[in-house]
Amino acid sequence: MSSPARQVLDLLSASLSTLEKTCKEKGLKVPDLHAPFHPETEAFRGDPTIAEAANVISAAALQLAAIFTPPQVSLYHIVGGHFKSAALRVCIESSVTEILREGGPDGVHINDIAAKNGQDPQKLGRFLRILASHHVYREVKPNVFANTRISSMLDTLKPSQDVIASPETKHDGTFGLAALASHHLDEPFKGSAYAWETLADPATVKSGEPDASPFARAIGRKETLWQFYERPENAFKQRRFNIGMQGIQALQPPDASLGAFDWKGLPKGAVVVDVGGGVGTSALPLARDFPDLQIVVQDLPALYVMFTKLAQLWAKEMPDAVKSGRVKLEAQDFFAPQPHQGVDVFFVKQIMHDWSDEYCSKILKQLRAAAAPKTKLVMMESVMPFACHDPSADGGRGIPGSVPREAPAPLLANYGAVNEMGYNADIDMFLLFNSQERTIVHFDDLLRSNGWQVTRVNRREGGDSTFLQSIEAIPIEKAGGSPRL
Ligand SMILES: C[S@@+](CC[C@H](N)C(=O)[O-])C[C@H]1O[C@@H](n2cnc3c(N)ncnc32)[C@H](O)[C@@H]1O
Repeated sequence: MSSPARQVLDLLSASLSTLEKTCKEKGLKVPDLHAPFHPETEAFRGDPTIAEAANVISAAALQLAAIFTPPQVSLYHIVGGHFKSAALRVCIESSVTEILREGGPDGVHINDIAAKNGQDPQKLGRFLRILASHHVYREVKPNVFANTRISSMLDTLKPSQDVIASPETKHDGTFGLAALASHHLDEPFKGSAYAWETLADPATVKSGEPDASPFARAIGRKETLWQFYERPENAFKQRRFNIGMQGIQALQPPDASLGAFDWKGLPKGAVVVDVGGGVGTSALPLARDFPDLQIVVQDLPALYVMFTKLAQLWAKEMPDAVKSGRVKLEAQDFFAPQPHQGVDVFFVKQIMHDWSDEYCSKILKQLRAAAAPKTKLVMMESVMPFACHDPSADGGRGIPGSVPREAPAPLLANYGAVNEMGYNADIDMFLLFNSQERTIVHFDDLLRSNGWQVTRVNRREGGDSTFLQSIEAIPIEKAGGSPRL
């Protein structure tokens, strides 16, 4: 039996051969680390064989590094996470990526970067060097830096002099990743410094209140993130958050809701209620592809007042749907009793992760009280995988679809840090909202304790098998009239 390191290396080597062969056959290129990011540079990932091989190569490389790097250095990759975050924040806010783009592949000297953005050249050089050690930037010659494919993702693609002159508008009209990174390096970054203080305080350790988050502690006020954003002095941060969120939305397949459930199996005239449905982005493809469905999109009254736009969106996309009454837009608080009783489907997308268990329970109870035996609950959420190999990763509950695709052993089952984005989102939810992403076991327990039974998980093939999967549940039938809670 070969050593664990050799097994990992063999997996890496076999996957690289598969990747190179498939790329050659399909005329796809492996991206150059030093060339700027462009959607084209990631096109090779569109092929599922290549995407899987690339994931195994990356997971194997990281596992080999964990074996061979001195443990104190590996530890300090984590301990020093905020050192690198601080360095990157300086580079984003002082528009280094835009300046380097204009300098091209030969790079720009720190004195010339500093002459443009007004920073101290020596300090900038130190920030850039620690990031270059992680391939975020590249030190072409001593004190001369260029972008890599990674740093170019932070590019607003605007002239550097414009973003330096007008930092408040730098994210407007961009695709949102720089805005998202800038947000993550600000509000949750500040919150992260107070995670332990929040958990060391008996008053907040077990709290599920959104205004008892580490972020609230960091700003020194019992406030939710939304209340923080309502303050006039935080208008830029609110706009930046919204631009970043639109960027995330844009990464989702626009018709993700179509694959969430067997919609065509519903009877003619079936009623679907999109609970907390926002402006109806997910309901639109359903209304378009399934003209026999009656759809109700519910959200907070405030959203509906603000978004007369919403009616406009529907009028533009599907003029007859609202006029005919087939699609209804409705102001409804999901913590209040649900007016639509006995519908076919309650569709709940990206709501649970915003709330702690106690608040989710309130929502689920209202839906359960309005459910009939035929009612299905369809949730779209990230389902967090465990890091270990376990064929009964749903706790032996036998829920079809609940076990995600696992990386081959001895790699970590969840592909380790290659799939880190979901876990980042989970900690982010804790820091900002005191809420969380959940494993299938957690979802099942939460639903069960509120009168729902999970029947299956529908996973989209390819890409990230954790992000936005759908979970189907049915009401737990009661013995003698009331739910078995
Ligand atoms: C993350 S968004 C998800 C929107 C939509 N389901 C989607 O996936 O595109 C969360 C939504 O919950 C809504 N929301 C927050 N609190 C609510 C409440 N108490 N009642 C109804 N909707 C609420 C927000 O206005 C927002 O539209």
